[in-house]
Amino acid sequence: MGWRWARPESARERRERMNPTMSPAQLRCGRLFRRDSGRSCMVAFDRTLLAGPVDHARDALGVCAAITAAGPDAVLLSPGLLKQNAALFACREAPAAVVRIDYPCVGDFTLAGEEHQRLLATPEEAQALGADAVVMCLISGYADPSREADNLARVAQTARRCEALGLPLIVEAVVWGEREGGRLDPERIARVARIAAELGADLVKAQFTGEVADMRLLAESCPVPVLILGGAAMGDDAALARFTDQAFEGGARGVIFGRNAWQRDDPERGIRELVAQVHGVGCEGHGG
Ligand SMILES: O=C(CO)COP(=O)(O)O
Repeated sequence: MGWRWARPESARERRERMNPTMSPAQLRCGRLFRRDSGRSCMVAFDRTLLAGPVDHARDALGVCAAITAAGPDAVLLSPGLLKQNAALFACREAPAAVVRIDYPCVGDFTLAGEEHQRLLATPEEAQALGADAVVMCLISGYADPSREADNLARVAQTARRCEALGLPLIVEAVVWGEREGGRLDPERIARVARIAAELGADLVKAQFTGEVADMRLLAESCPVPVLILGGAAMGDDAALARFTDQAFEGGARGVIFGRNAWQRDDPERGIRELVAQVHGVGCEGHGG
């Protein structure tokens, strides 16, 4: 039974798949995407790094086990949680391990009102923990512009180190600084995503406004695949499914959802449903 595509392959996807000059980081990036759908379904369980044991996340190990059992393509987590849960990632069927290597203090996470970002691990250290890719933020709009300049430089330096290792770098490019009034301004979202790609991100994690046209602007103006973030739990699976579908209609290549994936009574079931939706299981022509 050969592979069949859930939808027609775009020229860009075909180019990416057939690219004979693919770099090692691109090769490893490709492993985060399913060939049949061309998409990636990642679950982010890194919020507790920033916010502590929030609702439905008290049992760190239990939630990690439920997430990995549900079969997403990758799980984003802190260096500590990967270290403590390495066994969950140690088989062929396991999701890829994506490690957050920064501590972004902006928006809800500011400590004493001060915005900053610190690195938690180098790409080499993350790789030594078993990371298949790393994530860090690029934040637009710090109250202190020098913090923004430092963040830009840190992303660029990290991108160069990741290239040397062949390790994919996912940049979470967001408009979350105090100086930016509009977190959901589509032009600003597209701008910071483009800058992340120009600095060397292999994939961009970005905020979706909910409007297909905004997603189109974001996806078309970003030269690397864009995955959307989830934000606060909607508590409404039909609304979440619509949000996700609209992002795909606008050109998103995947999701990295946190609370919308695991902040629920049965995270394993919820994530299984999300995985099925992202990959179009049940769609005509899926799976061969
Ligand atoms: O907090 C996150 C940072 O990766 C992602 O999780 P949420 O989707 O819950 O916002």
